[in-house]
Amino acid sequence: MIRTAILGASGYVGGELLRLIAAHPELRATRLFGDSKAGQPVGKVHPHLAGALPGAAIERFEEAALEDVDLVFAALPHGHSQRLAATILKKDIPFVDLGADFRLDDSATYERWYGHAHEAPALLGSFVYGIPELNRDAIRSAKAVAAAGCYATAAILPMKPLLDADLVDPTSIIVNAASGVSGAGREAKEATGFSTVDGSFSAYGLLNHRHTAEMEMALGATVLFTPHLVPMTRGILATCYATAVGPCDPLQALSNAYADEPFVHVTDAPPATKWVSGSNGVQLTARYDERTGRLLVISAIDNLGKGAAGQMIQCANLMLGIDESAGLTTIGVYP
Ligand SMILES: NC(=O)C1=CN([C@@H]2O[C@H](COP(=O)(O)OP(=O)(O)OC[C@H]3O[C@@H](n4cnc5c(N)ncnc54)[C@H](OP(=O)(O)O)[C@@H]3O)[C@@H](O)[C@H]2O)C=CC1
Ligand SMILES: CC(=O)N[C@@H](CCC(=O)OP(=O)(O)O)C(=O)O
Repeated sequence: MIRTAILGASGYVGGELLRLIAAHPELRATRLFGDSKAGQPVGKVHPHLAGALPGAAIERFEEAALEDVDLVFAALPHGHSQRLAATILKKDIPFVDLGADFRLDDSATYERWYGHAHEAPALLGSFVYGIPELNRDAIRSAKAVAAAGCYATAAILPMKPLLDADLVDPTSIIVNAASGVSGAGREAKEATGFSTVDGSFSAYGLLNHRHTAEMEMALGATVLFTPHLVPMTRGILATCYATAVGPCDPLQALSNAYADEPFVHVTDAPPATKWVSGSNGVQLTARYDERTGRLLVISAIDNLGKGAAGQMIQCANLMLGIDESAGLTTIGVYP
């Protein structure tokens, strides 16, 4: 049994981690930390988990709790991991962080996109960027992983093999992605409230969404990214465009690149978010458009699955040397 602590256990990602860990053959969620919900039973904070974790409660974090765990997951609001990472790393406990705090590889880029100085720049180099399909071996030997952002995952997975195969101009990438509202977290906000999103479809973060930096870092390309909010609970659909270097077969290129990947499915049909809902799956398609000389590439993920908790568990499995797919599925909840 591998004992895990979850920082942010009372949030949406924390709840999804708990749901996945409940069905995991080796991981156990032994310490669950939150903030405003500290002291509350899990069954009250996450009623869908009442049967899975009877008697468990959300606690307030204290360093001494780290003595009892074999791995730490953090799904905290942006900025918190910068203050906690040194404590966790000092104890030499494997750490999978989902915040954006340690995803970028240099503090100047961080400051440019996040608008403030990084509080622990010396630790940036201690974290490996967490997308197993990109850097599985580095994750396997890492002590700390910064799991990728949800939009970034949805854009990087379809575009990376096409860039690596020199099929597209790296200065021409456009990513339009639409997310369900759970991507914004559990706290009620007007921007994601029912009456704001119901019956509406909107863009936000024009020219400055922070996931642009992650996409550019991982792809080694220039990206124009526009996120959108769509009235659904889970899912991200990313529609990406790039100028083709010449006529090519991007669907075949993606099929070749991901032939051995357990969670990536390349399909001729345009994928839908519902196909991957509740799973760690990624569904991709692509076309070369002879008329415009561009590639059209589409990906669907669950923002809470492959975009968050699923990816964290996939990374943890690798770090722990256990089956990478343990506790994870590509089977979506449909319809
Ligand atoms: N939602 C998504 O799809 C994705 C989210 N992420 C990132 O993951 C992280 C978590 O997201 P999400 O679960 O959606 O967010 P939520 O707002 O749903 O949850 C936030 C969690 O952090 C806890 N928390 C808040 N403030 C503090 C504090 N001062 N000290 C300790 N704990 C605190 C909350 O505790 P409490 O509720 O008890 O106050 C809660 O458990 C964020 O960084 C987010 O950007 C990344 C990819 C996808
Ligand atoms: C719909 C929605 O609001 N989505 C969030 C997704 C970003 C996120 O989760 O942030 P990190 O992955 O960088 O932590 C947003 O655009 O801010």
